[in-house]
Formats: sequence, C-alpha cells, structure tokens
Amino acid sequence: MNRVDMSSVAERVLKVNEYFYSLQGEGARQGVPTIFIRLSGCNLSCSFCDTDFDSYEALSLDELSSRIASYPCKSIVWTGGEPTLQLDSAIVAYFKDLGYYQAIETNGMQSVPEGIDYISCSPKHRNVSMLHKFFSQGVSEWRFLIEPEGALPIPKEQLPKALHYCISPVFDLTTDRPNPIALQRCIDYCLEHSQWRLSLQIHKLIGIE
Ligand SMILES: C[S@@+](CC[C@H](N)C(=O)[O-])C[C@H]1O[C@@H](n2cnc3c(N)ncnc32)[C@H](O)[C@@H]1O
Ligand SMILES: Nc1nc2[nH]cc(C(=O)O)c2c(=O)[nH]1
Ligand code: SF4
Ligand SMILES: [Mg+2]
Repeated sequence: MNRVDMSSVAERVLKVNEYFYSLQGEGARQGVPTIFIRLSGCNLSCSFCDTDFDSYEALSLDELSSRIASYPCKSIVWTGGEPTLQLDSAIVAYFKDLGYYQAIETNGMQSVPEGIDYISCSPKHRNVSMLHKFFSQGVSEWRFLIEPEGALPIPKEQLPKALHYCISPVFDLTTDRPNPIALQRCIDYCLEHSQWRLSLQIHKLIGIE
C-alpha cells in the first residue's frame, strides 16, 4: 500500500471486544505466542459458545496497532465473535505492512479476506457446498467442534483441502474441562480416521487467558 492509502486506512475503526497476549490454545498452532484481537459481534449464537463478544471499544487501526505494539510478538489471531464480519483486505494489508503474521478463527459462514496467512475454520453448519464456495483454495486447518449428542458434524463428502484436520470436544462452560462424552467421541473418531487429530483448549487446562 502507498502512504496515502495507509493513512486513510489507519483512520478506519474496528469494534474491538478485547485484545490480549497469550499462547494459542487451540488447533495445530497450539503453544505459539499470539496477540489475540477479539472483534465484537457474531452472525450466530451457538449454545456452547464460551465467549462474550457483545461489548466493544471502537478503535482506529492506528490506535489498535499502537496498543499492541508493546507485545514482543508479530503474530495476530483475529477472532471474535465472528471476525469476518468486520475484517477486509485493506485492514489485513495495513497489519501486514506493519510486519504482522495474521491468522483468523472463523465459523465458515462467509469468506475470509485476502492476505490472511492462516485460516482456522471451525464450521458451525453442515453445508459442504458453502465451504467449497468460500474456501475453494483450501484452509490451513479444519477444527470441528464435537458435542456429546447428535450426529458428528464432520461431513462424509470431501472437504476443501487443509494442512491440518483437528477435532475438539466442547468444553463445559462451568468447569472449563472437556465434556467427557464429547472427548471420547473425538478419541474414537481420530483412532478410526487417522488423518484427524485431537485438539484440546489447552489455555483452559493450564489456566491462562
Ligand atoms: C469463540 S470462537 C470465535 C471464532 C468463530 N466465531 C468460530 O466459531 O470459529 C473461537 C473458537 O472457540 C471454539 N469454541 C467456542 N465455544 C467452545 C466451547 N465451549 N468448547 C470448545 N470450543 C469452543 C469455536 O469452535 C472456535 O473454534
Ligand atoms: N489462549 C487462547 N487461545 C485461543 N485460540 C482461540 C481462541 C478464541 O477465543 O478464539 C483462544 C482464546 O481465547 N485463548
Ligand atoms: S460462531 Fe463462534 S463466536 Fe459465534 S456464537 Fe458460535 S462459537 Fe461463538
Ligand atoms: Mg476462546
């Protein structure tokens, strides 16, 4: 981006629920130091959702980038809520210009802006053609969430390709521990389908943010 473009993008505003520095707790990048930026709002309201994402502070990109600049890290995870509701390619380019590697956590209801380096998709629907439409180039990781009851959400049809195939048991909201029945379903599934691996929310298990 040239300097004129950069300065106009810098004034754009995101509704930011919270930002914090921690270790990636989920998926194939577990343990990686990461700046989490949680954007407000979602297009779904999943019964198991572990996140309050309604409240927000309106921050310009300029302000947001200066607030995260003190973290000793150049890796962002955009999450929410549903970050695809606010992010676009100009915002991604702005943070790329500042040297950030950018991952996203998305529910798979719509496409991800160009320039994102790593896509973690945890679909909350069973519409495989929608996944092919939005992720025709593939994703970095699938991360299917498994509940204790009901049909497994992993489609029998071919998914867009991924580098990593993760399944996660739903964590109980009162104990911050995996639901034991969901966990057993995940273990059984991985042992029968060896392309898939178990992902636990390690941040909850070790008591970090
Ligand atoms: C809070 S969501 C935000 C991103 C996006 N809306 C999504 O659903 O992927 C981040 C991750 O947390 C997972 N998640 C939410 N509630 C959970 C729970 N109770 N147990 C385990 N994972 C959960 C989601 O499946 C998703 O992978
Ligand atoms: N440590 C940690 N890792 C995470 N990975 C995805 C998270 C999210 O809420 O999107 C999350 C989170 O909230 N904390
Ligand atoms: S899509 Fe993600 S953020 Fe939205 S309600 Fe479901 S789990 Fe929570
Ligand atoms: Mg979380």
